[in-house]
Amino acid sequence: MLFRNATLADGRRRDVRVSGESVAAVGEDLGLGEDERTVDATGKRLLPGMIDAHVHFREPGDSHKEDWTTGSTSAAAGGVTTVVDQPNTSPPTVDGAAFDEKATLAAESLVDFGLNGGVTADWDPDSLLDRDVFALGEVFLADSTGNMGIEEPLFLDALAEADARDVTVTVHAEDASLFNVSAQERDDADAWSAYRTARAEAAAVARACEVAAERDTTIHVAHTSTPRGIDIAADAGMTCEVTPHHMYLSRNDLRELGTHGRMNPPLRREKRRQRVYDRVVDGTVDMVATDHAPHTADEKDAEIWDAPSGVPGVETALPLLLADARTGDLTYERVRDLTAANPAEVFALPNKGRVAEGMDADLVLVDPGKTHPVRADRLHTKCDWTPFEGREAVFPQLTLVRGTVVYERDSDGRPGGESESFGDAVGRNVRTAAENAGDGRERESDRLTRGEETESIADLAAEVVEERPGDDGH
Ligand SMILES: NC(=O)N[C@@H](CC(=O)O)C(=O)O
Ligand SMILES: [Zn+2]
Ligand SMILES: [Zn+2]
Repeated sequence: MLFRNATLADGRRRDVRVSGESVAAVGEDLGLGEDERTVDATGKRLLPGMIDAHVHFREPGDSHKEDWTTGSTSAAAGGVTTVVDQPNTSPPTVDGAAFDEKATLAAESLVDFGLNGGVTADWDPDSLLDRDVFALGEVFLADSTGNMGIEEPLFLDALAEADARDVTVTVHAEDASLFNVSAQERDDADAWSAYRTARAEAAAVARACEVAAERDTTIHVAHTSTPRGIDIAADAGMTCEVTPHHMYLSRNDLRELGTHGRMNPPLRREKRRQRVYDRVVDGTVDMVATDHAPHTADEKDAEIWDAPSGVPGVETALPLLLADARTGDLTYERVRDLTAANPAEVFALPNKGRVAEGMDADLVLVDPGKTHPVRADRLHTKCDWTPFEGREAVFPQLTLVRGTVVYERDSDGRPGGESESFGDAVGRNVRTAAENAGDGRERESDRLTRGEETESIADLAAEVVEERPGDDGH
């Protein structure tokens, strides 16, 4: 496949050749090969697919909210080529058996994936870390969906286990002892934001960074929602992510969103939102991750203290950022760094995150000249609603995962319209895949633990992929 005359994130106009699973060449006037499909990319941007380091695809246990097929279809249509699934499923992903069960389900994924391991009083680090775990986390320092909140001693155990195996720890940092209990007397949607205070986040980020630094290790702070939380993490030499909802929504939006706008950490005041956005622009924030946390509209239609926490976002993140690149609020290079290059670096995915010769051909083609409003009924998540309804966004026209087209629509067709088609479930565990590719990256844990059992999970996943009925789209 040959993309002709594409504009890359840095503004260079180049032809890009894809061969097999990789980018074979990036150059000027690459000649057309025999039987090669050509895509005229004149006036279009060709970007590395987004690596979304934080999604909740809900399997096993809550597949009425999302499953690997709907979640990864939504990802593909949103230009996300790798997702990292979080462990608060049922059962929680806290031991080897639960990991294996999830790995089998994830073989239905259209996009590449990482599977995180969780930390609870019941976890079994030995069997869990014997598997191809992407990272430990999100470690819940306060309760969120799934009630997996833990106390500090267990967090310290997790840091030690992860350090010994050279695995990253990601942290949901809120300190429940600093929640504002007087807000519990209110019953409006804004009460959730008043309750889970900005201070509770800042304090938990500070403490988590402090204990990590004392142990000479690093953590990645999930979904920082406050300027202070971001600055503390950055100053401590740790990495952090920001969600699209904390970039684009504030407490002002709760009047319209109502209880649908409840999530952890919650929406903040407009002033804080702006200062969070500034830190995304200036590079203090390492990456955008969606915390895609689907719950059905029915479930969200409850009293504020009963509604589940979380909002969907995997399909709208890159399109919303690209709308900002179009207007100049963000540069395309920043978008590339936030969505691809930085997550690839932070989480050690050496073959992903950039459009360059030899890299995985995880690619997204977009026409910056065409925006479409976000509409819930055009999205592919099972939860059927979005907090970004009506916002203008730049949706992908073509998404490739390691050289395979997983999403495509006519340049004149609209997102969610007739001309859309989807590819097969080609997704692979990125930890397993990197090792199979023999790229020389060897983690400590590989030498210690790779054995027959892990091998057989990979084989099983490959078999399930092969067994899927033809490529009849979606
Ligand atoms: N963010 C949320 O409000 N909810 C997430 C859990 C989490 O990330 O804390 C969920 O799984 O629903
Ligand atoms: Zn969380
Ligand atoms: Zn989460």
